[in-house]
Amino acid sequence: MTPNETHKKTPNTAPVIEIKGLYKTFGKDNHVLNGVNFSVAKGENLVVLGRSGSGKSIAIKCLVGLVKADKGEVNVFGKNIVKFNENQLNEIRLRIGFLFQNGALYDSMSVRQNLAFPLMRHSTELTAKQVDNAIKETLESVGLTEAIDKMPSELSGGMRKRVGLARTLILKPEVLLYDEPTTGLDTITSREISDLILSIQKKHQTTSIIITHDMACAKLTADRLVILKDGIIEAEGTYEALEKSNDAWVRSFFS
Ligand SMILES: Nc1ncnc2c1ncn2[C@@H]1O[C@H](COP(=O)(O)OP(=O)(O)OP(=O)(O)O)[C@@H](O)[C@H]1O
Repeated sequence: MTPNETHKKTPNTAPVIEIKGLYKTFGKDNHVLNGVNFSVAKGENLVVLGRSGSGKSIAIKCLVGLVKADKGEVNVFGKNIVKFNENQLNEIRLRIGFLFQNGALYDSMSVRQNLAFPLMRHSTELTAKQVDNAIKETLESVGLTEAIDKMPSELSGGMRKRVGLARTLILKPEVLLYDEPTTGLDTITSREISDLILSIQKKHQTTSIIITHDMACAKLTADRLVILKDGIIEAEGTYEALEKSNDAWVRSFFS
């Protein structure tokens, strides 16, 4: 980190997420993570940048135990989850919403059913009326009430992203992990999704990690950014500070 790279938001609480000395190698010599360290404070939006294949997705998959690190600590809500069994991981996953790159909606289910599915699986005591209310309220928060009875095939890419987000939000996660939330969308729709990420942070005080190649999204949503290179965090700071970094490689992301 260069000296002028300061934080927009100084974390004053224990981090919700803290990764320490994380290593991951695939096969014999694909050393993807080589000692990654970063933390995210409560209510903070952390953007993760890096070239394709630099290990951004792998790093956040380690946070929910979808990928097992070879070495290092993954502290989530104050507990190191690296040795957690599936039951313990499932408890953590209920508190962390993971928005995958392609939205991953169930194509044979309507929007309503797509939202009802995770809710009914995890909250078996809810009445039909409560489920219906939660679906409507969540769709309203992503601006999609009119799509409730549509099938995924009838939705645009931007609408599918919103439904994917609504399906994650309906479980009221404390942490949200976004893997390239604006990929494949036009500039205006990308902006709408970025605005939505910001409004979710404000409304629910969620802690988020946002992996993106979309610098407009990064600028709008990030309280702080980290940049991965060769399996470590090469730079860290606010958008404004990193944009003016002394390091030409860091600046190249912003040009
Ligand atoms: N299941 C796997 N088995 C083997 N190698 C993998 C596996 N998953 C990822 N990798 C390798 O790990 C590296 C990092 O992948 P990752 O998906 O984290 O990159 P990324 O930074 O998110 O890239 P992009 O920006 O293109 O999405 C790549 O070299 C990839 O081939």
